[in-house]
Amino acid sequence: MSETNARIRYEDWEHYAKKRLSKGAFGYVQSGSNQEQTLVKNREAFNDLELVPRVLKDVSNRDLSIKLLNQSLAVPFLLAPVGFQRIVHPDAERASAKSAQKAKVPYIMSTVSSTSIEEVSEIMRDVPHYFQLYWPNDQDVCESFVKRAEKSGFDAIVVTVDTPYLGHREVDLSNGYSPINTGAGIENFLTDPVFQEKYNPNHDLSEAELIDEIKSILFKQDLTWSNIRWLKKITDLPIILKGVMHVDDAKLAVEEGIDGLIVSNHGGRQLDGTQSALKALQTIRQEIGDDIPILVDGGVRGAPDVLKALAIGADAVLIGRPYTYALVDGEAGVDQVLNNFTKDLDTSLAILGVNQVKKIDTSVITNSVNR
Ligand SMILES: Cc1cc2nc3c(=O)[nH]c(=O)nc-3n(C[C@H](O)[C@H](O)[C@H](O)COP(=O)(O)O)c2cc1C
Ligand SMILES: O=C(O)C(=O)c1ccccc1
Repeated sequence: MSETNARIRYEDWEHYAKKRLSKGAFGYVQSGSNQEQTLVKNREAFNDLELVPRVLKDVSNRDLSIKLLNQSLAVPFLLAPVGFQRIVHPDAERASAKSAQKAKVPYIMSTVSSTSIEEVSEIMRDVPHYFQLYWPNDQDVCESFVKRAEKSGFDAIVVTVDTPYLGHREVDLSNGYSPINTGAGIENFLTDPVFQEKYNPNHDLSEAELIDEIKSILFKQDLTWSNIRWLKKITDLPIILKGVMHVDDAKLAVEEGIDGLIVSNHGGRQLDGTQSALKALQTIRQEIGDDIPILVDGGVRGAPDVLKALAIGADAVLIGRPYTYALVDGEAGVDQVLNNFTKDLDTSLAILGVNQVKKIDTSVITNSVNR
């Protein structure tokens, strides 16, 4: 046994990040909005759901892969879009993407990244990668982002629909902290020809002025289904909506021909007091059946959580804070978390008595067992 104290537990990484990051940066990553009720509920829902393993199944050969949007994914978890990674480590999204590529973990890149669309795509190559769109309140810039993602080889567009405004983040407000004001997360705008032509035609704006321009168009408050229809027309990429919680919105998404949903309350960072993402997933899956792939995020902290989400109907899950804390150690830190997650999933699956992730269903949770 090695004598080193490897950081394995989520709490250890969180503690480590707290020691290493500024109060403002750590608070931004860790906190939820308002009273953080939703942040807590996301975890409680996982605690409340119980797995019931099967025994005497031959689990000597296991398959962790799944199919999503006609692609094969090596594992059923993806890296959630996490913006402003430069506040955690100077290598930022480049480090996360490199690590994801090596571990064959799909990566969802945030609009507010400090590494460009093109660079991330070049790193990810044939490992699935999606572009998360914060819909800029400028149709030309929006179209340019989507076209760049499509051209450089992204596999899907993930439109975040739960953020017409940023949630009331009390920790950030008390710390006087705003990640974008640090100059992080603006690379996609700086490298965008349309943005530059419209907002910085003489190439003479200071960084502070550029940040003000970006902030003025970062979120689109009047986004509706008609914009989504327009998006469908201008791109051939599959479209996933991130931040759907209500079953009626899920039904509308199916009617509109959306390719996938991410049931999410933004990791408890947007509207506080909402239901946990896991419970919302359960309701939505029951109501809409198998018509559409559904992913879920918020509170996934280890392989048993992945198994629980899949058991109640998720096709895959996203992890956010777990890899963000590990990014404090750059690519090597993210490597540790991703390899650990994959190993954990492989053995947890076996102990659950299932040999293929694809085969997990409601028969392995108590609700269906204690009939
Ligand atoms: C520091 C941080 C930044 C985030 N940035 C984005 C973002 O740019 N776009 C987005 O759609 N979601 C963003 N999210 C939300 C995540 O994609 C995801 O929904 C959430 O973190 C999942 O919960 P978890 O952290 O409990 O795993 C961010 C979350 C965190 C913690
Ligand atoms: O912190 C977030 O969750 C987030 O998504 C975000 C996006 C843009 C600006 C600030 C925060």
